[in-house]
Amino acid sequence: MNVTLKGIHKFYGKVHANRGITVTFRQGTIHGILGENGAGKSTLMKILAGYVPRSDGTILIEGQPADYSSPQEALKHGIGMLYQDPLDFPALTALQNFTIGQPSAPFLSPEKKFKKIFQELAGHFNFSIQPDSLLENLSLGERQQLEIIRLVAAGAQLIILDEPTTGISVHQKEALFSALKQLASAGKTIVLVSHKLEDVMALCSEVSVLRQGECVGHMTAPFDKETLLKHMFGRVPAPVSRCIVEKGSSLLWMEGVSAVWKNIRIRRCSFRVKEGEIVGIAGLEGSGQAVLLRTAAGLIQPVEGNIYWRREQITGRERRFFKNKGIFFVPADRIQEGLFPDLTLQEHYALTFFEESLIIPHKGSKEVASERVRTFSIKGRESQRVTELSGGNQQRLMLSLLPTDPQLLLLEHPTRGLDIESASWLWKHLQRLSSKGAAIVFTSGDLDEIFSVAHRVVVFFEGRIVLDENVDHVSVKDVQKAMAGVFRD
Ligand SMILES: Nc1ncnc2c1ncn2[C@@H]1O[C@H](COP(=O)(O)OP(=O)(O)OP(=O)(O)O)[C@@H](O)[C@H]1O
Repeated sequence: MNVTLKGIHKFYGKVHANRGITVTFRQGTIHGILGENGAGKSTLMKILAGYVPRSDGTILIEGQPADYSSPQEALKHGIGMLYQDPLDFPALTALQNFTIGQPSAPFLSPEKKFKKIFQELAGHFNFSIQPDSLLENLSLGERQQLEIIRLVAAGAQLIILDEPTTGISVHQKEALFSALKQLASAGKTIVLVSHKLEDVMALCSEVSVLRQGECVGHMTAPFDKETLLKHMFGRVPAPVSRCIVEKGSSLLWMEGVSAVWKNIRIRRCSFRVKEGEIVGIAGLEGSGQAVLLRTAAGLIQPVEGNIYWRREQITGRERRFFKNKGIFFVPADRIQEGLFPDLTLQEHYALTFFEESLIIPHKGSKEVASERVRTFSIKGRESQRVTELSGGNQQRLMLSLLPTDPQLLLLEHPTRGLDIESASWLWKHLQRLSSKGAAIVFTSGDLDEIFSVAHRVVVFFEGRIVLDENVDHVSVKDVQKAMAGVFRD
């Protein structure tokens, strides 16, 4: 299906998010949309998907104007979208979510029929999802897989993916890429919004770059990374490099810890982090990284083993105790776990930095809010609700809620959704905290990120720590092997 967006404008109140954008998506191609945080990419895609109305402009399908005003109607026109945070129903099973919105399929209609289609499609794309799993137990990557097969089964001819590779495992990314290539060669049109130039360069045959709501360039493959960066930012952002920090004394020590969260178990894990250290955690999604971070944050209790903080035994203490020690956690899933979607930025700062009470303590929060919004370059006003921020700016908000003097930061995919320049800004910020003695432990699906900023790399495989080394003593290949369960002597 060939689709053209012509002269698209979008105003959110005074914000002019799309300023007359024209772009054509051709049948059988994968078309990349690039741009810095807040450039207007998601807005344009949501307009195409019928999720938000445009203020002006035309959508042409095979040259004919198409009018639709909801995602359901867009899907009837063959256009489906997979969102950064999939819009699914956590309390239902994967199969129940799959059946929702299928043509001629009332909810919970002949289960067998849909189970068969589900299994065939999942098998066709080599996806790991199971129909009877509860959605709330699925990883982000698995929820994406579910959404892709749901859209394909519902007859989508053009599929939009907004930042699909952040927060998913290397293995899931490979499965996703192969599925997208299969879909394009079967004649579907794929539109990929991404901050990862490597992904765009590996997959796309055409690219359009947005900046401040305008389309500033169209390019065709082969792409040159520097030219893409210059189009996105006006210059090539400087890469981050590892900082050298004098390692201090031991902060957190987990000794033989076993714990379970969302059906994922860690078994007898021993892990130590010192003042000023930056530790990157790698592993296939669901291998235990998420459990380790939440256990270290006091959000879940170990079923065996002990946790020490500066030699004090703190096993079994409640989260507040960990918080008072200066231990903070940032989850990957900002909407479900990290933020309150319907609260404003100012309300988030009020809840974070002021006296805990039954009502939101507004007093004084306005000053904190404007200072944080400025420092973290959040594109948004203090009075805006979280849902009104772009994905990258939601990520900045979550990070701006951390205190200025933490002792230990536990971060799940901290650069998720950030553009290259913002990611490098964030790492410089975290490195400043580490130079003041804070320890940073983070998960990442991007081994290049781990190798460029971490001092140590820890690898999880099936709930166990199978590698824990100084990054200078291992190669990317060693880490990849460990992630796949191939251990060194
Ligand atoms: N529902 C909304 N209400 C008000 N303003 C909004 C809303 N959604 C987006 N915006 C604003 O529109 C602008 C463009 O946002 P958009 O989400 O399209 O950017 P983006 O390029 O997708 O960014 P990112 O890379 O961070 O996801 C931003 O200034 C954002 O704050």
